[in-house]
Amino acid sequence: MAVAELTTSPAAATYTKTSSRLHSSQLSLSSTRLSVHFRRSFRPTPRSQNFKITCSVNQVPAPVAAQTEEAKKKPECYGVFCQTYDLKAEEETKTWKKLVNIAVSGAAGMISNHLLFKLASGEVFGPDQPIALKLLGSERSFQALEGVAMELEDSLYPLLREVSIGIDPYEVYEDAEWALLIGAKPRGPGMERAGLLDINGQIFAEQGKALNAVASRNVKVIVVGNPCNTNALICLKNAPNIPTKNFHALTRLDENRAKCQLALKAGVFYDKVSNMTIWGNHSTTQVPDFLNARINGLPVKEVIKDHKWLEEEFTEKIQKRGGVLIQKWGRSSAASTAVSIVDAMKSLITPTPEGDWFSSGVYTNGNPYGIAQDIVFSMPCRSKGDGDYELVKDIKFDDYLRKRIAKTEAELLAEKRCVAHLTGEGVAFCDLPEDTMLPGEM
Ligand SMILES: NC(=O)C1=CN([C@@H]2O[C@H](COP(=O)(O)OP(=O)(O)OC[C@H]3O[C@@H](n4cnc5c(N)ncnc54)[C@H](OP(=O)(O)O)[C@@H]3O)[C@@H](O)[C@H]2O)C=CC1
Ligand SMILES: O=C([O-])CC(=O)C(=O)O
Repeated sequence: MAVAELTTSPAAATYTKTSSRLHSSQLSLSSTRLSVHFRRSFRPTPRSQNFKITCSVNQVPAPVAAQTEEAKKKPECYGVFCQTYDLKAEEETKTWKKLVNIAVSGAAGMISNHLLFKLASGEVFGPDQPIALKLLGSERSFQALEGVAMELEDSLYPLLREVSIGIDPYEVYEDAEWALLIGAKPRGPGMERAGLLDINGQIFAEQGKALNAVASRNVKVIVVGNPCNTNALICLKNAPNIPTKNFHALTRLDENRAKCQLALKAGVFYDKVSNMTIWGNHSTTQVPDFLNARINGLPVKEVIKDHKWLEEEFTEKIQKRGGVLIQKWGRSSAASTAVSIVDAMKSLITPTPEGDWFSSGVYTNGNPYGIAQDIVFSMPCRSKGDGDYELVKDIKFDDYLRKRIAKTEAELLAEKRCVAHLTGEGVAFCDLPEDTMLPGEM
């Protein structure tokens, strides 16, 4: 893929074109004491339909004005990114960090339309962390993806240093340090869940292979596209060179929904609810755990005395919240899902507050709860803020919780059998329980 790049030198910054790819680690602006000139340029390459806005650094001096004129002649040069800016940002450049590369699939979809702007604003990585967005679409969504890139342009985010869009995951995921896998085919009328598992499973097998081939060896992967637990399992099975611990299925939206409903019932603000685990599948069998959750530091059952409500109404409300929202809105949760993706990322890069935890769908091998090995199951996690997590050990169980966990576990084991052909485990055999549904399918 041809790359338009920005260079800085002791005298000036300029525009060059290179056929070899530069790594973002070349953005080592802290070492230069000179003013920095930016050019960001859209350069669609017809062959791959990938193009990239980029800035990076090398030591080749060149006259800025002449290069600007030359760049303006290039037909693929796009809008504001054809300009050169003299930021004179000497002090700021001393503290700029190395770019973080974030890949997003389904980037022209509804969730991404919220998420990308949050990422670019610094909401996840902070106000001193520049980022690169690598957006994956498809032939059908390519124009919409250009529209997304235009809106990113118009937002003038100072932290957004690169935007590349493309339809080939092997190009878009190159060097990705985070992969937010949102793109998935929605279940259409009359489509069997087995069919959905197969179609989306194939998408996620391909995503796994591409990540395995070109992403950072320590890429953190958050699978959002449904059915996200089994898609995450397929993805990790197809990416043997990436640690299984790096794969997550998003259940943070369910956690947030559960916190909100407990707060509402207890008459407290939702920041008073902690230790909220969602167990299992992101489906209507998921288990919002009110046994271990706390309100104002107290066990939920001591604050909410209506235990029948907890076992029946509360649990069902969380399991089916997505579906009720679809009935109201006519489309599935997008803004709150984007918020929950931000929460999930922040939970991995920020130390978890003492005594608390968060939920994430993670690989079960080695779990201390007796849950079946080799599936992706939502469980309570803590992080030191290094991108990694540990499972929480001091968890209570009772018969109710065990029984519910067994149900969601059985569902995930059945889903796994349906996709055996995509995980390298032989011939698929699909015997899903009848009531298996996504939260939005009720
Ligand atoms: N885990 C969770 O908590 C939640 C998960 N979700 C799931 O997130 C996913 C995305 O939701 P949302 O953004 O609202 O959906 P949209 O339909 O708005 O966007 C999804 C994107 O997926 C891509 N897509 C559609 N069909 C295919 C296909 N056959 N192959 C590859 N990609 C496809 C499309 O992009 P393109 O045309 O570029 O391929 C589309 O832009 C869904 O699976 C949804 O169920 C939603 C809410 C919560
Ligand atoms: O079913 C869907 O697509 C929506 C979904 O996951 C949710 O709202 O939790």
